Amino acid sequence: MEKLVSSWYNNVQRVPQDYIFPPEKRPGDLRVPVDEVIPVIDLSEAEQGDRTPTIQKILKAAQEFGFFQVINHGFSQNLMNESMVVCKELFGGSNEANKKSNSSEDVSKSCRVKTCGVRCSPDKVHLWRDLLLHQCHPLEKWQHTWPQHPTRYQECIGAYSVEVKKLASRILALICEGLGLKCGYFEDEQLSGRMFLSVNNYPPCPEPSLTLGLSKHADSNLITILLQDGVYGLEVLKEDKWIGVEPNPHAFVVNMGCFLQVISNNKLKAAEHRVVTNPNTARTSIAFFIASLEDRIIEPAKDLTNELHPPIYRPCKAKDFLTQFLAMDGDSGAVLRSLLA
Ligand SMILES: O=C(O)CCC(=O)C(=O)O
Ligand SMILES: [Fe+2]
Repeated sequence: MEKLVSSWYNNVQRVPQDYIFPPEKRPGDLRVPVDEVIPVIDLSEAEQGDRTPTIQKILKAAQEFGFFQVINHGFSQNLMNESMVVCKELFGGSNEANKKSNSSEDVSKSCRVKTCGVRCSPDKVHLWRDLLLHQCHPLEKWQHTWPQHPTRYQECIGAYSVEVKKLASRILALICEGLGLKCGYFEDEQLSGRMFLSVNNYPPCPEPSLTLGLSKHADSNLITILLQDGVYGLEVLKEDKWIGVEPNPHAFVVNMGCFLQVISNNKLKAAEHRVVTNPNTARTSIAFFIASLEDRIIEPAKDLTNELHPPIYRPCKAKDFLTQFLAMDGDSGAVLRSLLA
């Protein structure tokens, strides 16, 4: 088992060789890109009456950027703060006992805090990240398998999972309406019934220009709802330029996955993104992924295709998509191209 970055980063002044990306993949100059801003959408406006303006903003952002942030979403700020604190504690924080127990061989393999070995990165370079990844739906099936340290983890993240699932459904309902799909299209258990959560920890890095917390990728699911702490790191690729996602611990970042790009017949975009590191502060993020059951066929929605707008992609089972995705080292663009009709 590889040692967690959070357990040794403090002892090094240089990034170890196997964490250094090839020059063309390195973040290099780390000034925060400010050319464009990822749209921030106030969800309370849709609750107060006409949903149309909010839907239009969501669709536009999902088309142009594949990303947006939502504020005034109704999610309890206390629960957001508490979840972030609990997740930071997972990686030790000040508590070495937590860190050791969560990464020890005693913890069920599916719920162990681990680091990202070379297999996590298409470039065969290690990532400057530790993470915990687990399923969360149905809650009763998984909650007891989650880490027992910190002791509040299961309860707090259980509540978080329930609330973030509701938020995801609300956002998917707005997208559904915006695309002109029949009401409840995304509520199908086969299509959106696989949910998992990953807690990412990016420790401070002595040479952020050489390495990455997460290399360029698009998510291979339907939609992702991400909570970040106040530390910069997430960047989105748009027309060959990286755009920084402003850290806002009161907002959720929403991004479209490849399945939504296929279903929407390219109306919405699964944008590539990456995470850069910084020398001073650890960054934590909590990503909630809505994905499809393995046997669900993913294809352009029938209501969005006709003679004038033929399906751009061939139907493909969710599990075959994922197999391809892994075989192509997470190159979502290549997988999508291989599915062109
Ligand atoms: O940590 C982040 O901000 C992004 C995480 C991410 O992109 C992912 O887990 O797929
Ligand atoms: Fe991602």
